[in-house]
Amino acid sequence: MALLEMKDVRGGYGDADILHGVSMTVGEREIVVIVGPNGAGKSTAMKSVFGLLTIRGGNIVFDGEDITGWAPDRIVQRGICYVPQVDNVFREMTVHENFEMGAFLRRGDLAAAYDRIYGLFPDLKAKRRNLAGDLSGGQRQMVAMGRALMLDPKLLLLDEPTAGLSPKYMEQIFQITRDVRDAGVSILLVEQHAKQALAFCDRGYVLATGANRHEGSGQALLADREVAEMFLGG
Ligand SMILES: Nc1ncnc2c1ncn2[C@@H]1O[C@H](COP(=O)(O)OP(=O)(O)OP(=O)(O)O)[C@@H](O)[C@H]1O
Repeated sequence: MALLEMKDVRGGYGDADILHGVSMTVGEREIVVIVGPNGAGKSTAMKSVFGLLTIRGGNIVFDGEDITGWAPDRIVQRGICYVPQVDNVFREMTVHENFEMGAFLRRGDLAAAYDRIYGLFPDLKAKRRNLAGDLSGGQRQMVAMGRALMLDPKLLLLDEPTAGLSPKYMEQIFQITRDVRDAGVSILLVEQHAKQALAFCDRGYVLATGANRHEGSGQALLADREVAEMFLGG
């Protein structure tokens, strides 16, 4: 059984539906990427998992439990964390304070959690007393991921984590995402850099106009002529 299963999800932000029947799964320790043209509903599909949408049809099952219609705070407690594309760090706080904020829901000894996070993001250990707002875009993205990981989620949702980053930082974020997966966390992410994202993910979905178009392993989607012509620029 998949960790996350969205079945025929329909809904939107207000009265109008943006998703017209989106289905996808994320398995244990799997990196799944959502790609597709601008306005396809990629971010909206991800937000539906985090309770940020009015869902008018279909359902979302996480770890054996139907979470359709749950509020985000309850979804976080259940084991899903979401990293939005923008405004995802407290810029006026240090790196370490950002991680402390991430841990606010957590009880007990946090030392092991900090060790784990600084182990995943060694670059940030040296910068732990720096203000997040003074870091590069790539490092801020790492702070945002680290803050979410302080809650020890089973599933991490990343909305365009490489947006605006140089190719070097994009590769670094992808590598860290793999490390996070290898540490036992499943990942669903939205990406604009479709070719690079399909090359690095385990599985992918191509969405268009709020519905599924293609799915398969990243390699299979890259090799698919229609996907290449319609969605990857030939
Ligand atoms: N908060 C919102 N309120 C109302 N409509 C929204 C909201 N966010 C997005 N939309 C609309 O939903 C549609 C899908 O947007 P979404 O951001 O999911 O697309 P996307 O595939 O992620 O595209 P992009 O790559 O451009 O971000 C668009 O028509 C957009 O205008």
